[in-house]
Amino acid sequence: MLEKGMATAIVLAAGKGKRMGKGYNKQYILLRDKPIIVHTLDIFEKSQYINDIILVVGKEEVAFVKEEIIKKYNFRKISKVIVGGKERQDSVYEGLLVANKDCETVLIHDGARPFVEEGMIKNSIAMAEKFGAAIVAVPVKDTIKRANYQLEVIDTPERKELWAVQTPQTFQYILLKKAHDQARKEGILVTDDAMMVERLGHLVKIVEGSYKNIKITDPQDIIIAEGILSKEE
Ligand SMILES: Nc1ccn([C@@H]2O[C@H](COP(=O)(O)OP(=O)(O)OP(=O)(O)O)[C@@H](O)[C@H]2O)c(=O)n1
Ligand SMILES: C[C@](O)(CO)[C@H](O)COP(=O)(O)O
Repeated sequence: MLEKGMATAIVLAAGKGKRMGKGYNKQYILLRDKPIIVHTLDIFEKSQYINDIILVVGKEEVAFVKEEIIKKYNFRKISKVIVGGKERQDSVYEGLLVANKDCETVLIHDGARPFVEEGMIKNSIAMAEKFGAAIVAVPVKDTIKRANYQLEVIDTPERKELWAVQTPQTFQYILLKKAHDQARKEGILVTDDAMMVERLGHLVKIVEGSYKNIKITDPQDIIIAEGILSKEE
């Protein structure tokens, strides 16, 4: 039974933003008048399904974040600000290590996805409580080809079976921690958390996301994000 205010969100903001090319962490780029990470945190702060936020940031950013983000914008659900790791999955792991001991359901969310919606949070938690793992995704619109390094097409996967994966990715805490421990033992590098759970042979369910739930990765995405915000006005 989906209980309100009982899940922990681990919000990931410890990357370098290399593809954005600004020379600093893209989380602090202003969208309208607020840093990207503030837009993202606002959603979880206001969510009736989240009672604890763990914010994962860069090593040099902790003091700045505490003063210029948490205090300035009065985020009250952020229980911990911790330093991330080399890879995204290391940052997730650092968050898992400090999660509250009675945390049952944990959402992993990219701080660079400021357009996540309450409905995705609610549906992800409900699905993860029932099946153990749930990820937000949208059907692929383009035809996708698999190619080799010589850019020769290998095959064309069936488009109706393909989904573009987003975050939040939501799990029963024990399952995700077990998956991370196993991946670290094997030295496996992944691009999302669900991959580690799949490697355990555990079912992962898809929850419908939104094409607006973009990950702000390179300069073009800032233009798209500004467009999304202007439509919301
Ligand atoms: N070691 C890392 C790497 C990434 N992230 C976070 O994971 C999310 C998705 O990662 P990505 O979009 O790749 O961000 P960056 O790693 O900053 O981007 P780039 O690869 O261009 O440097 C981001 O919110 C990013 O801050 C993180 O917390 N810790
Ligand atoms: C987790 C993710 O957002 C799902 O699409 C994506 O894999 C993150 O990739 P990144 O290279 O760490 O941004």
